[in-house]
Amino acid sequence: MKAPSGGGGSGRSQGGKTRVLTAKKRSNSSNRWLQRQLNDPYVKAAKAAGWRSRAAFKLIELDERFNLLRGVNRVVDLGAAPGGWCQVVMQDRPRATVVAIDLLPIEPITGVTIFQKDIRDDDAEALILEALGGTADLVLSDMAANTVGHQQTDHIRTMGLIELGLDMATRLLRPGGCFVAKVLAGGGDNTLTAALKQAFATVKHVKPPASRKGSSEWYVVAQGFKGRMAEEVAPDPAEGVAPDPE
Ligand SMILES: C[S@@+](CC[C@H](N)C(=O)[O-])C[C@H]1O[C@@H](n2cnc3c(N)ncnc32)[C@H](O)[C@@H]1O
Repeated sequence: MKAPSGGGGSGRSQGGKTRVLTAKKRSNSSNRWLQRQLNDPYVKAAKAAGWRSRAAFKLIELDERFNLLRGVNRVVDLGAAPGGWCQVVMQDRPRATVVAIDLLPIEPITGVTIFQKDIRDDDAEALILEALGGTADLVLSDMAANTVGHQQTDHIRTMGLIELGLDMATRLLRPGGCFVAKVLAGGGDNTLTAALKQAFATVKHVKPPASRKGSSEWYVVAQGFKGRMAEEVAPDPAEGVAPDPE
């Protein structure tokens, strides 16, 4: 799972200045994270159920509400480590083709093609498409940027990843397909929502119960992909050229 906020790195940017966290502050922050993990019923339930992450419950809850997994055959999971969402998909749709990508390694999951890669890598999209063997019914993105402890910077970085995820989804999805992504409350949301509404028939913002109350994390569920916009499709070179007079 994502590192606890404030738990990593010795230096962090604050209002343009860099301050170095003392070992004591770092350890307090890790202790708070550990305490929260120990008290979190979702962490205990995930362990008991064999899910690799408590995040698995977020997808289960979203699926209960939106029937995301019904009938899906091809699924892409962007930012998939340690693999909780992939497990949920495979349990529900054992014959589905699932392609997972993450910067971090993911222990093998039967039926899931895993790429340890940055989604920004030039070859990422082609590799996903090839492994998928066709367009996707569902693109999931639980990606979150590594936090640096500066709220605005963290927000911008994660929103950048979400936009990349959406951009990729519009090329991977079949018409009618669905995109689910973690988003953060705050500035920049309107632009994203507008782009989503342009590309999908319905767009809902939801906070599943498993999402921590204090976090700014929400999820968008965008259903009914309208297909690639005409202007995005490469122009036909023959178009506009007058036919040769016979
Ligand atoms: C919250 S975790 C995903 C948890 C996952 N849904 C699960 O159920 O186990 C977010 C993941 O996004 C990944 N990530 C962040 N930036 C990425 C990038 N540029 N390319 C690929 N993965 C990325 C992180 O490495 C991290 O593992």
